Amino acid sequence: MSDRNQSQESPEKKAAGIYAASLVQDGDRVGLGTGSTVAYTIRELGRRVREENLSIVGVVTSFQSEAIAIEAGVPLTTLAQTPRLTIAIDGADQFDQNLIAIKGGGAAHTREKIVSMSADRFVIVSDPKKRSDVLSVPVPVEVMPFGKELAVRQLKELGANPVLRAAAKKDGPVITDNGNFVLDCDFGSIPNPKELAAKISQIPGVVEHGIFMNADEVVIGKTDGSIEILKK
Ligand SMILES: O=C[C@H](O)[C@H](O)[C@H](O)COP(=O)(O)O
Repeated sequence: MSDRNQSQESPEKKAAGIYAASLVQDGDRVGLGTGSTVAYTIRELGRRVREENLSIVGVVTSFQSEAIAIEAGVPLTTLAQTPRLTIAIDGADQFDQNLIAIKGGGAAHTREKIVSMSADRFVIVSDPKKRSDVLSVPVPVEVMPFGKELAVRQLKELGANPVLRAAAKKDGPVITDNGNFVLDCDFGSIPNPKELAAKISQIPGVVEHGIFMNADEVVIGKTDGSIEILKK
C-alpha cells in the first residue's frame, strides 16, 4: 500500500505528477485523482492557474483532493455541472504492461473510477516501484455495510481473504467518502484481471472494486526527474 501522507518528498512522484500537469491545456475540464502522486499535479495546476492564467475547472475524487485543490487555487466544479471531462489524472497502487491498474489505497477508487471514466483521456501518474508484470497487490473492494457478510463470503469463494480496512486514528473500520466499508482482498497473483473484475462486480452490495482498465497512458517518474510514458 502506498504512503498516504506526503510528508516525505518523492522525486519520482514529483516528476510524474508535474509532467502530467503539463498535459492540461487551456479550457480543459480536469478530473483530479487522490493520493500523494497526483497531489503534485494538483499543486502544479494551481501554480499554472496563478502564474500562467491557465483557465481550467477541476472535478475532485475525494475530500482530500478537494482540500488540496482549494488550497492550490484550482477552480472546481461538479460532475452534475460538468459531466464530460477532457482529461483525468490519478495515481495507482500497481499497474501492468497492459496499463491495467489497481487503485484504492486511499479508499477513493469509486469516485476515481466515475471521474476517470467521465474523461476523454485518463492518465495515471506513478513511480517505478508500482510497475509489475503481473498484478498482485490486494484489490480494494468498497462494499455497503449492509452487504459486508455476503460480500466477504463471495470474495472468499473467488479466492481472496478479505480484510476489513481499519481506520488509523479511529477505532473500527475506514468509512469511505461514500459512507461505505473497504475490504482489502488479497488474491495473490492476478493472471486475468478483466475476468476477476467482472466477477467481483456481480456481488450484491459491492459498490466498486479497485481494478481499473481505462487508463490511456501511464507516466512513470524517475529519481533524476525524467519520465517514461507507457501508452496503450
Ligand atoms: O484511493 C486512492 C487512489 O487510488 C490513489 O490514487 C492510489 O492509492 C495511489 O496513491 P499514491 O499516489 O499516494 O501512491
